[in-house]
Amino acid sequence: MKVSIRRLPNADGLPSPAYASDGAAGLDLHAALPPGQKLVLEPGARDLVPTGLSIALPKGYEAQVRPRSGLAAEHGVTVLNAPGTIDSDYRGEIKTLLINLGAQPFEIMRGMRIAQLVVAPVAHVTLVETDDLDLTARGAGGFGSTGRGGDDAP
Ligand SMILES: O=c1ccn([C@H]2C[C@H](O)[C@@H](COP(=O)(O)OP(=O)(O)OP(=O)(O)O)O2)c(=O)[nH]1
Ligand SMILES: [Mg+2]
Repeated sequence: MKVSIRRLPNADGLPSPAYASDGAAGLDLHAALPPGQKLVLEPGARDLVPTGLSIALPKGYEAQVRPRSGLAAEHGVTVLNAPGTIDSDYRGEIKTLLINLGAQPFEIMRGMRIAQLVVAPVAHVTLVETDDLDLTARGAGGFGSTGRGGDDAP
């Protein structure tokens, strides 16, 4: 499927978002910080990091801004609102809201791969109000109800 993206001036010279392997689910997104500028995320701090890209998703699709597991595992850096939602009618710059949950300051340099973008189909539904939802074996059980009384208790 072809999807139009627009490269903004702050993405000049940066690699295009790309799948890092044949089967990768996400397109890696690069930090489009101003040249020569780095961003230091102190422990506990969050910041919006530009990607220099706008996208025109077809109706019926969304894009999710997801963390990179390497950054999370090695540095505690993740996407605060994961998965970030890019609406199909959004034409502004895609930004990534990063938070440093690690113990050390984390430096973000221009061009660094900071997150990944997963394009996925999304259902748009028509809600129909009723007092009569169909019955199921689970019923209202949730939040661990299937583990109680047994098998995965600590
Ligand atoms: O990680 C993100 C999340 C959102 N957005 C952009 C695209 C999205 O279409 C728009 C709105 O996002 P969302 O619906 O999550 O935010 P909101 O707080 O509900 O704002 P709005 O009232 O603009 O919908 O912001 C990003 O660039 N990055
Ligand atoms: Mg919204």
